[in-house]
Amino acid sequence: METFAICRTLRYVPEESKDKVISDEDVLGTLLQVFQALFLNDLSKQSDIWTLLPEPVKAKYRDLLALQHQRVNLLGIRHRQQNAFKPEEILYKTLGFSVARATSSLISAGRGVFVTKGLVPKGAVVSMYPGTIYQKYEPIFFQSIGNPFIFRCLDGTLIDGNDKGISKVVYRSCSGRDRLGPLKMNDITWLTSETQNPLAIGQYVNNCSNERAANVCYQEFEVPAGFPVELKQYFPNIAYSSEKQSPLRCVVLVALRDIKQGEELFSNYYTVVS
Ligand SMILES: C[S@@+](CC[C@H](N)C(=O)[O-])C[C@H]1O[C@@H](n2cnc3c(N)ncnc32)[C@H](O)[C@@H]1O
Repeated sequence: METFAICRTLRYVPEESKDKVISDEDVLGTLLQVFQALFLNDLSKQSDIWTLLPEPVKAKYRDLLALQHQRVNLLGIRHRQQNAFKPEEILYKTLGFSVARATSSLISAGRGVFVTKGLVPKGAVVSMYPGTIYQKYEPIFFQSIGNPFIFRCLDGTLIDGNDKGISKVVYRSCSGRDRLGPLKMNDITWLTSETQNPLAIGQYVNNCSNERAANVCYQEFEVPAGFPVELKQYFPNIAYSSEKQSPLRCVVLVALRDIKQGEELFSNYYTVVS
């Protein structure tokens, strides 16, 4: 029997892993790149948000579109929308790889996450860990029963990445609470099969073993104030409580080496032996 099977499957980052593999600026840069590309691809469905954006922000997106398509006006945006790409295609066009869930290469491990196209270079953000964020003093008892999708951060903050049952209900309810008119502050589509943020599948990455070394690691990231409001709709995380106004916590998975097309991602759960 593998070690993790007789332990609790809670993950945490040990003290010695406090050093980040890549800088926060690099994480932010990648998320902005991917979210902007998703936003532009999705623009015809974003008209409510588009009208709220200040002119300089609209101009920035027009410039980005012009770079992509040599088109500078909204007519061009609408025209392009008829041929909108799937989110995983946008990921490939933006970062040079795509990832998806499929039956794990390990026997009896359920599903895992694979590189489906392209090459993930060492140091790339390859996934995000979706879910509800709980401060360590917040109630998670019922959600945690038999739940293998709970991630523990360095400071004890927990992320419940389960897309079923009570965890799903809690996430949806928090998401509705934080919506500001047409502005969604997070993404709920990771709870469905039609995920709009193709990175938001990191909770399905399986644990490494002696035979299958880890090729990705977890890295915490706090969303800085000033993150573009129109792009927050792609964050697959939400705080359980709206009382404490702290930055949104995210966890991304970073490639520890180049990962080729067809390879499965493996992380190290750093299982806590109870
Ligand atoms: C966070 S989930 C990962 C996604 C899971 N494979 C699924 O399809 O739902 C963690 C669970 O995946 C399975 N798992 C993860 N790593 C494994 C491994 N190396 N060997 C066997 N099962 C594994 C265990 O059942 C574990 O409780």
